[in-house]
Amino acid sequence: MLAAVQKNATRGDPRSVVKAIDQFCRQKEWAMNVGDEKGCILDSVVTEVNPATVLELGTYCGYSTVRIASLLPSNAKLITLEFNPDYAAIARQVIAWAGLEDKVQLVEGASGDWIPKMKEKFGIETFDLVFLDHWKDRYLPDTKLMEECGLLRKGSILLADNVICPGTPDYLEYIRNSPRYKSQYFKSHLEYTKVEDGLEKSVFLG
Ligand SMILES: CNc1ncnc2c1ncn2[C@@H]1O[C@H](/C=C/CNC(=O)c2cc(-c3ccc(F)cc3)cc(O)c2O)[C@H](F)[C@H]1O
Ligand SMILES: [Mg+2]
Repeated sequence: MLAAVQKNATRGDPRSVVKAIDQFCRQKEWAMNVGDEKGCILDSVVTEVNPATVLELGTYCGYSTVRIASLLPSNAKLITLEFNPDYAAIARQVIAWAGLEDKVQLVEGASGDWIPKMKEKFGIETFDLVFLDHWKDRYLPDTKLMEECGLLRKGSILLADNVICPGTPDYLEYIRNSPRYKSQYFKSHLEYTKVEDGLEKSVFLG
């Protein structure tokens, strides 16, 4: 995938990096990037929220990191957490090829360890937008952890990938029944397939 980016994408051009990855995953080898169909929904939410602070859980190869960072205003900050060093190494190179290093802080480590340290380590008070795309059984515990750490403010947006496939049943049940969130489901398809999947957008009400 990285070779395809370095071969087919233009340095400093995030859209060409996204296109090169999508082409590779469609033609050569499927990979669990959010993909172009759900990616367009992600783009529209990022544009609407116009966040100053973004947290991404699960960088993987940096595809959604590049999509998000390419839409952020100049002073905005995207922190992305990835605990697999091999994926982190690839993602760093993908983000660099897109020319987005200044907007992205890739932290190599586990969400459970780093969410409680966001204030002291990065001077982050609250996140305007959180993109959840890591292990599906960690969406709920990490959301509760973000609440407990005071990282969500009235109006913070959570956007969760794969709420249908592979599915995040305990997260959906919690977020759709909690009086502290207003949720909306965006129906789409699993990346590079015709299988149903979707994104759940939830506003924290405080
Ligand atoms: C738990 N805390 C973590 N902290 C930091 N990095 C983490 C943490 N947990 C995982 N990571 C890191 O986040 C990534 C994990 C992504 C997981 N994603 C998926 O499983 C996933 C799966 C499918 C899928 C659908 C159908 C099918 F037939 C096969 C697969 C589709 C998708 O869009 C997905 O996102 C990375 F790998 C891991 O190191
Ligand atoms: Mg995903």
